[in-house]
Amino acid sequence: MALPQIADYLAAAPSKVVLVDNTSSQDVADAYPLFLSREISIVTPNKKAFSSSYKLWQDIFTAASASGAKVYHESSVGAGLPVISTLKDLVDTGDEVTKIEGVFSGTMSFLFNSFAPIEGSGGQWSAEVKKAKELGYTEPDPRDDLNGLDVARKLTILARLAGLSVESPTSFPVQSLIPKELETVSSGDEFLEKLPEFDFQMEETKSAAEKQGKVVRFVGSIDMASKTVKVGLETFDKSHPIAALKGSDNIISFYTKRYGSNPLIIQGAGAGGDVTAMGVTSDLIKVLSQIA
Ligand SMILES: NC(=O)C1=CN([C@@H]2O[C@H](COP(=O)(O)OP(=O)(O)OC[C@H]3O[C@@H](n4cnc5c(N)ncnc54)[C@H](OP(=O)(O)O)[C@@H]3O)[C@@H](O)[C@H]2O)C=CC1
Ligand SMILES: N[C@@H](CC=O)C(=O)O
Repeated sequence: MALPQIADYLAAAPSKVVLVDNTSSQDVADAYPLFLSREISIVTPNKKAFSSSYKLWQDIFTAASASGAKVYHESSVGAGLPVISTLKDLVDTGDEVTKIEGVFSGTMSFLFNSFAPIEGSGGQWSAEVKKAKELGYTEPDPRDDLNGLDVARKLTILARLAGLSVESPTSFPVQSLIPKELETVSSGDEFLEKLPEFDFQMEETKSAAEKQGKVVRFVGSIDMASKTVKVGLETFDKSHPIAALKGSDNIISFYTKRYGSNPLIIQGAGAGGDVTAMGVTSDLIKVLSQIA
């Protein structure tokens, strides 16, 4: 069924309806203003609606406030972690966010924690990428994680909620870990097949950090004063909390006027089926209690 037909079908339901979008589809995301204008509420972990053009962001929230339909997307950042609700609570209660920084990808966290651990030698880069996909941490196409765009999308969402009108996830510097030679391969499967040939590139990055007694990690930050958003690799002392993360853990620090120099920190699994399902289900329960 085409999306406008789905909107017609749901709008004709005898009571209020919630659309749960568990895809990563841009087409479905682009139809949110249509669904919302038809009084269909939305619950989703799909980042694309909230991190594509700023116009789509505005259209979504304009349509929701006009119709009264609800839009909840907690698991679009940090899976089941209470990242979006916390940021909204900070802003709604009059706090001023000055900086947000940390590890925002379960996949990247898992990859670097297992490929470049603080103790021991770590696994082979391409084998860890395959494992991350098998564990359900990656996007449907793992290149969407490795090119930095997944983290860039999350930072776009958080920056917008904190008050920065970021135009798109490609309007600030984003470091890609896709080898140049594989930028044009046609499918995610072909990419995974060819990736072992380029493991030496990540090995070089890891060795360069090791020579300084450090480890490399994939991080992001939003600086509200300078309106700067950036995503990429940085090196950390082995004693740094970011270096010591385990599994697919995210760590997200909110620096605000109210919290002063000790940030409010959220940490825990940032990807995986169970925690993402929890984030989606808890949003659904909230929406159902509001529209009943
Ligand atoms: N995995 C995780 O840890 C997290 C995921 N998310 C988000 O959750 C969403 C889903 O991720 P994940 O479950 O891992 O991905 P999967 O690839 O496992 O699932 C996506 C599903 O969406 C279906 N789908 C895609 N496009 C359409 C469409 N146009 N209409 C109907 N169905 C469609 C796919 O069907 P088919 O295979 O037939 O194409 C597939 O069943 C993504 O937006 C992701 O960013 C958010 C937080 C954490
Ligand atoms: N691919 C994403 C899934 C959650 O958003 C990640 O690894 O963090």
